[in-house]
Amino acid sequence: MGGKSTMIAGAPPATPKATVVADGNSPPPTPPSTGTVVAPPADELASGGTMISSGDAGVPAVVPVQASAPVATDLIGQTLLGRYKVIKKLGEGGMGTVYLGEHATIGKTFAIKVLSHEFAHKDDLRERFLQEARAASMISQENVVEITDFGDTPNGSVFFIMEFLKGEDLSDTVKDQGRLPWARVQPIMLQICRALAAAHDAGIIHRDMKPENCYRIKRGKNEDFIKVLDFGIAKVTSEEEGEGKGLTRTGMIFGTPEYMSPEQAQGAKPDHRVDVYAVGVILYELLTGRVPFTADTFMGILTKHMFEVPEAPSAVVPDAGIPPEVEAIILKAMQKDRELRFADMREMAAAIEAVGSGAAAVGYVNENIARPSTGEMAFTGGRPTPAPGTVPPIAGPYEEERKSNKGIVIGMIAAAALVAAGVGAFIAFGEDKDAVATEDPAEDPAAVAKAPEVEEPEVEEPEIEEPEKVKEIAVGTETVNYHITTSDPDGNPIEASILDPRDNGSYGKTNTAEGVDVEKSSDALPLVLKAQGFDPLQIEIYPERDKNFEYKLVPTKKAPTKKVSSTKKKADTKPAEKKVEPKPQEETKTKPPRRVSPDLKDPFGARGG
Ligand SMILES: Nc1ncnc2c1ncn2[C@@H]1O[C@H](COP(=O)(O)OP(=O)(O)OP(=O)(O)O)[C@@H](O)[C@H]1O
Repeated sequence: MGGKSTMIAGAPPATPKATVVADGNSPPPTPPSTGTVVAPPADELASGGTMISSGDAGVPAVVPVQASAPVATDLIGQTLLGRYKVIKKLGEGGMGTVYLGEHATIGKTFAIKVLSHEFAHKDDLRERFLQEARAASMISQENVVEITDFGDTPNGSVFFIMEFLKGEDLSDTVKDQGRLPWARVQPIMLQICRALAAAHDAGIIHRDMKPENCYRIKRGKNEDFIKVLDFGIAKVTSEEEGEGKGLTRTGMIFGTPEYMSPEQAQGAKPDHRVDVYAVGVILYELLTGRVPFTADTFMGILTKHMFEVPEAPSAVVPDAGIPPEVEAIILKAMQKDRELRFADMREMAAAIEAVGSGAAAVGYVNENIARPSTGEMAFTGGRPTPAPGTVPPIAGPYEEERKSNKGIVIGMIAAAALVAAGVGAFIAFGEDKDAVATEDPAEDPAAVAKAPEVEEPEVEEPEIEEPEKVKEIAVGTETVNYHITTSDPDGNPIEASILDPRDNGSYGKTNTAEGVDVEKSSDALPLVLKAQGFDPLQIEIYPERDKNFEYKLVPTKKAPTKKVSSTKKKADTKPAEKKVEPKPQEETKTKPPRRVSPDLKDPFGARGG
């Protein structure tokens, strides 16, 4: 829809914003600057993070693949399944063509999405296509496009039948009308939240939420009735528990860069909070008229999602009168650490609904991002810079990329490897997180920290060394091995303890030959690197495979005498953020019974129930 469409292997991008699918078998194409990305599992790209420096020599057989325009095997005039007459073409996406259809008996119009014939013989793409139908049909909610049937075309492809939507997508709305006022955006966003809440209830994560996938139709007097569609890369959680089973595996990168959460960009196991993030981006875009992060390349955008804090919407459009509570909602939804986002769509909907009711703004955390360094990559200041002789994580300007497809592949790999190596996603917490916008200064560590200092006699604060307890890993637990190297800013090795901040257990020390073992998991593991005389460094990693890391520790600033403020102390010992949420005003509506037109067979009866 709009300017962004799915693209599969083979040809130049049709639009500046398009889906890219990586399958590992095709030659590297020139990717569009933006669009949906499906990239390979991290471990197919690199192991141990070495791929970053492999440059042009070590390009693995995994490349982004693009779509050609679907083959126009004309179905117009034909009748599918003996009842759906194909009337005319409505549009084309990366996976196939959408036609207007009419039911032969009842005369009702439908949209028919047909998988492009060139992909029809590829089992995985065929299955992915049908998954869109299956996933959407499992969700019974008025704001989710209704899918009612599917079948084979006479020429061996597949199609599904969905309700015909007369309207336009939200991307076109913003293109035509510019940014929208909050009063109009609020009900639109509530509908999107409700659609996704229902999807999540059904165990489906959309993963590609963007304005293009929110269709605006007229229903009664409501000109802004929303239908969420395009569950083409949705993840059906219950189906894909097993590694390698189903259509997606942990480590695959799915989504459209402009709307992609940091964990999605890393190829980490997604959960419903990737949709929370994307909805935050959509809200940002509807109100400001632009997405928070743009760049000339996929990787430029993804890197910003991982490392940059979005510019406050009120700073982007100061004259738009965006309520501070709305800004807080956007920034909370877009927290890089998913734990800090709204827990689910209902919570987000409640906050959206509460705007203007006098409820206080939601709390969010100003995340300062600590970029790690590795043998291959050193990060300085605000932007990553490659170590000498290595490939930069962000490919150069688009024109530069166009000169060499390989460069793009490497850029892609570098970033995915960045991710694979766990390099790309280190988010420092603790002192770097200043809670803002919480309603109660007494409960708000940041507010407390900013409170006027109480003058007290200056005292030297003694450093208390707590004995470390060894982290116990149960016998039989699968582990991965980390070699973590720490040094001071001049590169001198500094030994640090590797601690789990949740229980202060110690995994061991940095700079050892044997490294440390941590429990293997696809979930984020917080760690603190602590050395005397240096600021503790909090990081978050995804312990999915053995990896090597390097960090520079920052010496603790030593004031000649330390002023201890009771209020400041309180701030330091409290968690970074105290969530203060408005009370939900109204629970998201309960699911209506599943809708299947009585005259049509229910193709997914067994699943949809
Ligand atoms: N249910 C529908 N009713 C009316 N028109 C539709 C419907 N679904 C899709 N279309 C039209 O068909 C076009 C192609 O849709 P499709 O979902 O295949 O591609 P897309 O969303 O543009 O791209 P991609 O699938 O690559 O993300 C859309 O741009 C839209 O104009």
